[in-house]
Parts: sequence; C-alpha cells; structure tokens
Amino acid sequence: MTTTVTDTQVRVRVRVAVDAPQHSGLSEPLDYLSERLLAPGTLVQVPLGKREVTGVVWPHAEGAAGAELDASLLRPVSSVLDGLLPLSASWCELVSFAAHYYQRSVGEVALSVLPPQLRLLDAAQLLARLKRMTKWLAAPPEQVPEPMRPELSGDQAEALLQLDAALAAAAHPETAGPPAPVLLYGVTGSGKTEVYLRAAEHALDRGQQVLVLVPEINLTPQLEARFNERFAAHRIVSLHSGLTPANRLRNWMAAHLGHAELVLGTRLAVFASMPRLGLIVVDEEHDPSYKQQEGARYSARDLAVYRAHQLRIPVLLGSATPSLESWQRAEEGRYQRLSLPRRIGGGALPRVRLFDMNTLPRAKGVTTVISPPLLDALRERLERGEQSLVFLNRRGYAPVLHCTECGWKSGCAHCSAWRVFHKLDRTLRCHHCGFTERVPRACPDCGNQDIAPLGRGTERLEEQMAELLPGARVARIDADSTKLKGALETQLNAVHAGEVDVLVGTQMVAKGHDFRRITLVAAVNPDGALFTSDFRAPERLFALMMQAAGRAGRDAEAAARSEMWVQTWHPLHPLYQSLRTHDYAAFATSQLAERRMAGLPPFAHLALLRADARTPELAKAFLQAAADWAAAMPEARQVTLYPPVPMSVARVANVERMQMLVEAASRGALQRLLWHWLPELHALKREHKGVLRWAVDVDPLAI
Ligand SMILES: Nc1ncnc2c1ncn2[C@@H]1O[C@H](COP(=O)(O)OP(=O)(O)OP(=O)(O)O)[C@@H](O)[C@H]1O
Ligand SMILES: [Zn+2]
Repeated sequence: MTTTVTDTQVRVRVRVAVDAPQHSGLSEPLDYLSERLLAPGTLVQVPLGKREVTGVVWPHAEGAAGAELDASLLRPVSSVLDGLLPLSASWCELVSFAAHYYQRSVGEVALSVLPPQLRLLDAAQLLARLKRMTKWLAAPPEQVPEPMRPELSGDQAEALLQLDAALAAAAHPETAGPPAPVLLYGVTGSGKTEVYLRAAEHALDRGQQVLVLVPEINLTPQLEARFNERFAAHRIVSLHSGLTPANRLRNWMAAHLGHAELVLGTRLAVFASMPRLGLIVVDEEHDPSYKQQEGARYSARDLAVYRAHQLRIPVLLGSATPSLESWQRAEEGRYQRLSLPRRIGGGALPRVRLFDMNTLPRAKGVTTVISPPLLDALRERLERGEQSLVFLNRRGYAPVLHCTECGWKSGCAHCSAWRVFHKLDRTLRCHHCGFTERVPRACPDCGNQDIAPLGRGTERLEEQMAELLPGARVARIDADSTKLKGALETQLNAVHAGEVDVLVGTQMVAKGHDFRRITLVAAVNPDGALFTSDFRAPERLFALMMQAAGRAGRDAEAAARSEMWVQTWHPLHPLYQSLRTHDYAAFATSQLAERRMAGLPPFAHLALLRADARTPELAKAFLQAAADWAAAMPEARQVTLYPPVPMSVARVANVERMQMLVEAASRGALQRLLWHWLPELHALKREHKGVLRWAVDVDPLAI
C-alpha cells in the first residue's frame, strides 16, 4: 500500500472493485484514496464518473503493489460500510478467478454476485439490517426431536465411508493435498440425497458450514423439506433469485457472518460468503441451469470445484447421468467416483419400451398422439389406481397456427420463430420476445376462417388425454400452470396425495421429484433433439429421459411393473438403445469416443463470441473483423476460429444474432488468446456502427 502526504493528512491508496460497464474496458479494480487503512473485502462507496457506486476494497495483486501512481489524480473514497465484516481473501480470490476465466471485469462479477440490496444501502441502513438479522437469529431454533434417519443401504454406507476419509484427510492439509472432487454416480432413486444429508451432518459436527447447490430450488420443494427436517436444530438458509431482496440480504449476511450453518441455493449461491465452509454438494451436477446465461456466463458447478480445491475441502457432485466432462475426469482418475448402482429397497428400474411410430397406419394429416399399446398401458394404470406421467417438452397448445387455405403461419413479427398458440387465454405468444396477441378470428392474410393448430404442446396433450381416458383425473404442470406463487407446490402435493391419475408436463416434472405412485412414464415425442446441430443435444436428451424414467417405480413394491414408454420414429437409434438398458456408462463411452474424434469438449475447449446487430451482415462483418484481428496474433496459432454463423433462433426482438466458435486443444491456449484479443474488441465495436453488443461465452453449453 502506498501512502502519500497531501496537505496535512495521511492518505492511503486503495484498490476498489467497482461495476464499471464492460465497454469502458476497465476490467481491473480502480485506485482511490482513503483517509485510513481499509481491510481488503470492505464495502465502500466511491465516485465513478458522475455516480456514487458501491465497491469492494480489493487485495493488492501480488507484486503489483509497488506501481507508482500520481496520488493527486485519485479521487477519495466517499464512505465506508463499516458495519459489515470484510469479505474474506479467499472470496476475493474466487471472484478474481471467475472474472478472469469468464473474461469479465472483477468488479462486475464481485458486485453482481452480492445481494442486490447491498448496493443500495448506506452505512446506517446496513447497520439497521444487521440489527434486524441479529434479532431474527436470536429467536432460538425450536426444540426439535432427534430427526429420523433411515438405516443406510450398503452402497450408501460405503460411499460415506470413502467421503469421510476425504473429509478427514482434508482436516490435515499439511500432510495431504486437496481432496479430489467426488462424483457420486447413483441411479435414480438410489438415495443420493441421504448421502448428501449424512455428509453434511458430519461436516456440521466438525463445526463447519455446508453449501448445497441445486439446479432450481422451486422445482424440488421436497429436497428443501428434507434438509429442513433433518437440520431443524441448525440454522439453514436458502439463497436464490426468488427471495425478496430483503430476505436474500438477510440470508446472505447470516451465512457471511457464520451464523447460518447450511446454505441451500441455486447457482448464484456458489459465491456465498461462508467463513467456515467445509463441504460443497452439487446435486444433479449435469443440469444445464448451473450455467449462467447472461452477464458473466459462469458455470456454478465448475466454480464449486474450483472453490473446493482452493479451500482444500471436499466437493460432492451427484447425478444419475453425470456431465460428460465430469465422467471423463472420473475415468482419468482426477475425480473419485463413488457409485450407488441400486435403487433403495432393491426395486428394478422401469422397463423401457420403445414404440416404433413407423408401424402405425398412416392417415393423411393425422398424427396419433398416443399409440394404441401405450393407451392400453395407461388404462391398465388407471384400473389399478396407479399414476402415469406423460411427458412432452413443449408448453402451450400448439407450437404454431396455420391457415389451411393460403399457408399463413403464426410467425413472430420480431423474431425468427413461430408464435405458440395458447388456447386457455386464446393468445399467440412468442416464447422468445414475449410478443402476445389475441388469436385472430380469421387468417390475417386471406380471411379464411379455418385456421388450425399444427403440432402439439402440453395444453393440447392434456386435452387429448382427457378425451382418450374418460373419467381420469388429468393434471398439467408446466411453466404456464405454475406462474402463481405456490402453485407448483399445490399441484405437486395433489400428485403426491394421489388426487391425480395422469400427470402431463414438461421437464419440470421429469426431474428430481420423489413420486411414489407413478408406475408409467411416457415420452410422447422426444425425437426432436436427436438431430439438432448442437453437439450436446444427445447428452441432454439422454439425461432427461433417464431422469424421466427415474420417476417411475420409486416405490420398490411397484417397481417390477413399472414402465417407461418412448414413442419414436427412430427406435434403433443408439441413444434409445442405451436408454433401454439404463446403460449410462455405455452411452457416455460412445459419446466420448465421438467427441474425441471430433475434437469436442471435454477433449477440446470452446468459447463462443456472439454479436448482436441490426442486420445479420453487420453482425457478421464485426465477427469477421474480430477473427481477422485474432488470426494475426501469435496466440492464434494454437486455436481454431470457425466462420461466423447465425444462432439457431437468429432474430429475437428485432436483433440479429450471430456467433463464432473458437476452439483450442488446451484451456491455457484458449485463455491466452481471449486475454489478449477481447480488449481489442471494444475499439473494434466502435468502428462497427449498428453492432449493438458483443459477448463471449467461455465453455458454452448451447451451441
Ligand atoms: N437408507 C435408506 N433407507 C430407506 N429409505 C431411503 C434410504 N435412503 C433414501 N431413502 C428414500 O429413498 C427414496 C429415494 O431417495 P432419493 O430421493 O435420495 O434418491 P435419489 O438418488 O436422489 O433419486 P433421483 O436421482 O431420482 O432424484 C426417498 O424417498 C428416500 O427418502
Ligand atoms: Zn418474438
């Protein structure tokens, strides 16, 4: 730290991470003057341009402290938010790593992962909040009876034994290296959650804090309930974007001050400040929602692994269908793989039946929703009083309306996409930009009254199921049916209580739920994902189908008569063949072999450069210029730059979107290129009028 004497006062130069806009090119913390020493991690308010903004006092980069700066040019810190304990050095390091790796500014990442309210409060307001939190904490946890713990299955006990060994080793960092990440590979219904609970318990017993990440907290109220029940005697808080700003700040502070012992949260919680963090659990580690898709496009799963390594603590990645990245690392021995190969209670996984749609007689213009044998299977369940889940990953009534006379289709005026017909409120809605209109009475082009839905979404499927199964209680769960607060929970409870015979839904119902009465799961039209250009589409489809299958027969007693039906035009596709035998390992092996041949992740490293512009030509010209620039750099020798192409939905809300893929054999080579290349793009953009924005996505999930 440099001190200077101005007038009579001693002033200290401090680095402060502020959220400067990306185009300013200010990616590192800025220098300010302070009248007193400020610990790194302290929150402050500082002037930035004409504004006052919240920032975080940042540790000095190693070796850089000596750089001289004319102190008279620096502006003073406006105020210090003293009330709050400074963020730790390791937290700052995590943020720094994420910022550099994902190519964002340190300040942007630091500020965007703190509770939004922290940026709005002054010192006095913050103190008031702290007081209120202390009061909230002072209410003693209720006197709770000792929680019920099931006796562990042999597989669970074995997995825990190994985990405990890792925990114990981590307690002696001087003798052991950081523990390897653990991949808990357990089939659906094998009791992974119980392993998380026990591992968490052990860490809590050691006085440590535990962080549990879940893909979407609202989707699995059961999981939250199980944690709350088991740890009723402990302070447990949740962190996700659905909390009110005040509660999010309160919960965050409780974790930051070490009062909350367990944090259960979504991807943003990977940045929770936890001074005694001793274990990180990532449930459904393969789930795409761990990847942030806007701003700093980080992967919470990958950052969890980094954070655990940094703190030398265990991280537990759980899944029935691990990401191919994690699976490959386990194959290489870099992750420790623990397996739960059997379902609790010894029940079998459902029998998978592939129904070949080509065998149905073809009637012109009519596609059968439910093949006759599947209909029989559904009727059987109905007669036995068992539940069925019919799964279709498309909401709304029909994906498009069309005119039988002139061929008009319900396109979106602003996007290169169809507008979806929602029958309930008789609207046409664009699922990309939100543009919504009443359904026209007649074809807007030719006036024909006969406009008809094409294809099928969950709304229509629900209607058709009710027609096909008279008397059955049919319910639908998707993003439309669950908009109201608490709606999802109510609807799920009805399913659990047996008030529903046939549940129609999107992927919302296919994942994670511990349904006890379902003995049949049917995927009516899953083929779409087999032939898209995204190389990860098969992996996602397979994971989703395995998850969906896993909702059937969770009660061991009913397992033997449980089935998963797949209606497909491609029954011989290798993906379905692996599904038929529940053979994730075979699927992973064949996919990994393909990826290796094609030079794709995890055997190569990717980044996507995206440009949004008023016309496709402008977006393309910018990306091409960026590529030309990169090609001239020495770092480009180890990377491949692919030609710019339109994104799969090229136009959204009147913005044309193009992307360019950058590929390298090593992470380091990719990082070096990005590091030197991206700063140049700010200037390049100024030369390309009409380009609205550009962004880079490191380790993109969707291509
Ligand atoms: N040792 C045990 N003894 C008895 N029941 C158990 C035991 N472990 C777990 N269970 C119960 O088995 C069911 C399935 O467990 P759990 O939900 O943890 O499985 P899972 O592996 O997470 O499944 P999925 O991947 O399908 O979500 C739950 O109802 C759980 O309460
Ligand atoms: Zn639109």
